[in-house]
Amino acid sequence: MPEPRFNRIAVIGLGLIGGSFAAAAKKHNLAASVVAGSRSARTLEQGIALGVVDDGSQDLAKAVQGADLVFVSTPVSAMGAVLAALRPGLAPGAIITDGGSVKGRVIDAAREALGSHASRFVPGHPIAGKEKSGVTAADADLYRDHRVILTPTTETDPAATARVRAIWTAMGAEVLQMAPDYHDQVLAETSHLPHLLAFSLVDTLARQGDSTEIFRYAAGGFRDFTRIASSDPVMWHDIFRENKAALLQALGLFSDGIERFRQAVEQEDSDALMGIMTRANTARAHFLAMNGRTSYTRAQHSGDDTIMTDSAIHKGNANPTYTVAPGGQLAGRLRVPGDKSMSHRSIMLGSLAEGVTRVEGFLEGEDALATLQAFRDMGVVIEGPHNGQVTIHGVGLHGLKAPGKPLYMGNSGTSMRLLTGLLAGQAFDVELTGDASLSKRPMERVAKPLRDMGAQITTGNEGRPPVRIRGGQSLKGIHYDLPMASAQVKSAVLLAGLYADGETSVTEPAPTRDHTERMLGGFGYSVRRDGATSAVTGGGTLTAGKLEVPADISSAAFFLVGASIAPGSEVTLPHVGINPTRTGVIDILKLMGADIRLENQRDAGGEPVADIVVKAAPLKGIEIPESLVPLAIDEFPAIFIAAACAEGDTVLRGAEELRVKESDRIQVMADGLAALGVDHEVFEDGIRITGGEFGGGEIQSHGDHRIAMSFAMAALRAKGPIIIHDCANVATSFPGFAGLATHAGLNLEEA
Ligand SMILES: O=C(O)C1=C[C@@H](OP(=O)(O)O)[C@@H](O)[C@H](O)C1
Ligand SMILES: C=C(OP(=O)(O)O)C(=O)O
Repeated sequence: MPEPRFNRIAVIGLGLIGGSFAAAAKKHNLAASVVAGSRSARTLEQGIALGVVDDGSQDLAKAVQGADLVFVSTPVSAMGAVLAALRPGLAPGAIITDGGSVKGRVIDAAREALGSHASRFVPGHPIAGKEKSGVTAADADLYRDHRVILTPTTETDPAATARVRAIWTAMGAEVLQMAPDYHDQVLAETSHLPHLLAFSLVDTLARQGDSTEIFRYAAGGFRDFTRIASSDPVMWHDIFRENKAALLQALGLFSDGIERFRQAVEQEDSDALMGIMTRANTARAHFLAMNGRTSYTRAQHSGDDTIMTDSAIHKGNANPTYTVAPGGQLAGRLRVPGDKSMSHRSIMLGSLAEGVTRVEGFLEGEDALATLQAFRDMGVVIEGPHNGQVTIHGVGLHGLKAPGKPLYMGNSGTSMRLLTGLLAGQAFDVELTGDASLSKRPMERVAKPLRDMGAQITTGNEGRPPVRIRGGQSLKGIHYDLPMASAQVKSAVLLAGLYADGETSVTEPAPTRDHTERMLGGFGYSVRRDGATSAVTGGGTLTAGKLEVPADISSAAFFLVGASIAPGSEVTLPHVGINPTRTGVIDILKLMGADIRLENQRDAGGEPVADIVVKAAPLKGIEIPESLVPLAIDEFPAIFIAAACAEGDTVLRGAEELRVKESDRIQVMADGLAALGVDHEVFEDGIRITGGEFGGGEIQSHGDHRIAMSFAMAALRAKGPIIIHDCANVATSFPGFAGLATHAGLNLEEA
């Protein structure tokens, strides 16, 4: 990292932005002296009196003399004249940067005004502000946890860019880099257009006959929407003029949108209205989550931007750490959230069905919500989720529309792989992207058989996301022998098979979860099942209906293990899905000696469910039968904790698939077990764990939800506290885990 410290910083234009830059430079001791240039003697006096700058001059060329960094924060329209005025005073090596909200025109102005010095001009834009303005509002912490966009051009000296980056970083900002045109387009859409609309709405109402009367009744909605119409008209006048082209383009897009809305209102088109608003609702939460790199649910449920401001995120509450005190026991009747695999499939099949599908028990976790958002992005009207209820207005197998942008799948492998299959036979092109973890996971396993069917799919580096699918291909049915036991690959091929000519069949090397096959049947689509083979014939239709998603056995697994290992525990987990392709965890724990009983077994919409009763019991180590591996594939992190508490050795082999989940679950669990002092040996395809007493320690969950929840349960038997980092992704599969676990008796604190 280059040195952020300068000898002398000159700030030209001492308003909120410039004053805050000067104050931050002084606070963090980033320069031996900080001086200002301003046309206003009063501003300079105030700046010096407030201690924001050490000295100042009304003569800009004089102000920059001897400075090795010049920060220009004058209105964008004045930038050319200001740069020309200060140029004669510039030291040869001085770096110049700015804080203007428009970049293209500022770069042109700098080129002209600075001549040969233009290569040391680093265009920048801090995304921070307040309603207050002027040097009296200067705030040394204004930029902390805010973003700064730098837009160097090909002419910009990279060393100068690196030093500007370093000073912003030292002020606590997060620095992003992008092309100037892209910056101007993005800002036109996300900042300039909303300001224009706010000014316009207030002006329009103010022009009405009796505007005072109207404003008297204007309530919170008006105040919220028009807050930014209190911004400085001179500054916005400049911005609108300087970014004219991009703003006009954004305005055009908006006009189309408002026209669609107008027509929907006029024609009383409820579907269109609900479509616009439900898409907007969740798209907003989705964007906030992506921008904040935090959980989607947190963004959605906050309903309040302030929770999502960067400063809140960096306080750590968006990616919490769990601190779990040792000991305790679990008790109670604990309803865990809906099954993730079935929730994904309910959205997919409901969207492709004819008619309206109502889902109960839907998992309101990040992964399932990513699937839901993807279908909204493809034009499906989906109401909810509200308390697990979702209403999907199916569009039929051929009713999806091209999304306007890549579909973001967050952390969810199931979403990306199943959608790759389902989208292989659509008429439009589409790109699927994901978060850092998903971007490392193998996608060729689905791309390859789909290509055999005639799909055109490309994957990124080393077969990883993004996945790009070219539409308009005609698919033909194939037979595919799965090279690995994967329900995701099986499902992807079967879903593509709905669009293929003839029969598509898949044979699996070992049984894997069969929710796709069962749910297709539930939607009236015939699936031929013959031993290890499942097959569908393209060209049918799916018929909408009612669907009930039971509680997720993969989420229940943490409590099955927790209650088994903590003496004195007894919990009941009601209404859990016990599909035989998912119950490996129960079989394995029972082989280890666990006391688990299934009560009240019944059928819920084609899937078996039961209330599961677990009592603490002494566990012993076992060799886990390889046949159970695919049936407990997501539960191994929890099972490893049971093994650490069992007497003797537990050995797992044949589980290499664990290495390509949200994290390398063999290695990440081994690292965590090592941190607690649990004896173990890692194999390429598994692990040996020797049970016994273990201590507390710090765990890196690597953003893997199941690692975090498993080690939380380990605290029930640890001798010291367990601190688990990076727990935001627990919300991908188990929103509310910390609350439910605490309620059950775990001594967990989330911070
Ligand atoms: O089809 C599904 O819903 C899933 C299949 C499994 O993945 P693989 O097919 O990669 O084993 C599992 O790990 C995942 O959590 C959900
Ligand atoms: C592997 C998992 O999910 P996915 O593959 O959908 O990311 C999981 O939930 O453990």
